Amino acid sequence: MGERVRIVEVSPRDGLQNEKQIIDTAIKLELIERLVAAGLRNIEVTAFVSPKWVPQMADQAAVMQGLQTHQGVSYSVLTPNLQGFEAAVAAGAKEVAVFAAASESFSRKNINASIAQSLERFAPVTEQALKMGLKIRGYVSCVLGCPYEGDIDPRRVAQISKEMFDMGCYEISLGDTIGVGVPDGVKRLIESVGAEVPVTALAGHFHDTYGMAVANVVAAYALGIRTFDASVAGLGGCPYAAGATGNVATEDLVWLFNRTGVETGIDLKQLVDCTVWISTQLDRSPSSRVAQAISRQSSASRTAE
Ligand SMILES: CC(C)(COP(=O)([O-])OP(=O)([O-])OC[C@H]1O[C@@H](n2cnc3c(N)ncnc32)[C@H](O)[C@@H]1OP(=O)([O-])[O-])[C@@H](O)C(=O)NCCC(=O)NCCSC(=O)C[C@@](C)(O)CC(=O)[O-]
Repeated sequence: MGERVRIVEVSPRDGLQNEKQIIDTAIKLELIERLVAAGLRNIEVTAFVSPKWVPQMADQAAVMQGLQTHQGVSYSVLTPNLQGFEAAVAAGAKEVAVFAAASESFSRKNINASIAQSLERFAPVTEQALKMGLKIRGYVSCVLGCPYEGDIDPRRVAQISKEMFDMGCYEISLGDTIGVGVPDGVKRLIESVGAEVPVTALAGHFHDTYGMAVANVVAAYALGIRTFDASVAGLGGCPYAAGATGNVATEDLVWLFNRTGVETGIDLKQLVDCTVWISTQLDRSPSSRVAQAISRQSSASRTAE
């Protein structure tokens, strides 16, 4: 069998959390259905965080209630503490993700806790999750730079990743929250974290602020990473990371891997239809280059017919 990557679609959560206009739950649910139809099998659907901190995620229970079951599709949710975890479980979550940062300043701004306090909060969450047979994923943010502290030492990222992995997270997603990374830094990061956590248990989560996300995915792939987070239409950004823009667009990754002969399981045409649809719902044009190119091609062939 050829090479394969796993794409974790984060648009319903990371993609939408920074939108100023509150988006109807029905649109979020339709987005999820369209993603499933395009072939996405791992989708982060919402966050059980405080609605005062992230108003866009206030309909988390309604999103969970409206989800449709599909064989082989796994929905996950973000949770910062036991309170969020318990609400997620009550809403039927089968996979949760806890999120730490490699920067003290970002940790305080994002979850009002130091890194050490956040890890203390995650310990009972991971313990409960494992006891209940739920999957638990870990994020580390600001792995290649912080909006408040600048450069981040990869050894710091490695140490936090190891703590979360040892706690029981099956995978650690390394977040370039503000998209300042370049391939050289990605290489040093993965070498450093890979010395503490198996590379097979790492995922890349690259924001595309400076247009480097695809290059960073290529660098991470070369070092053995086979799971990447992405967001259709390149939606996204963190309300507590000044200047952060969207995730790498899912369609950019599918184009890249299709052309490299690496299987994603995703239908690019249907995915681009989903990009155009969600962009229309958000009253903007698709921003990813792949969506623009494929949309241009489709309208040119319609004109030629
Ligand atoms: C962690 C807290 C809650 C601390 O916030 P806090 O104010 O310190 O919380 P607290 O424990 O003092 O409680 C204050 C109030 O919040 C409530 N509360 C407490 N916990 C919860 C909860 N789970 N769900 C709902 N409500 C909650 C609690 O009930 C209480 O309500 P009140 O009595 O005032 O009415 C807050 O800072 C928070 O919700 N932060 C979330 C921020 C966030 O979602 N950021 C974006 C996601 S991270 C990200 O995007 C990066 C990532 C993952 O994508 C990777 C990357 O790109 O790097």
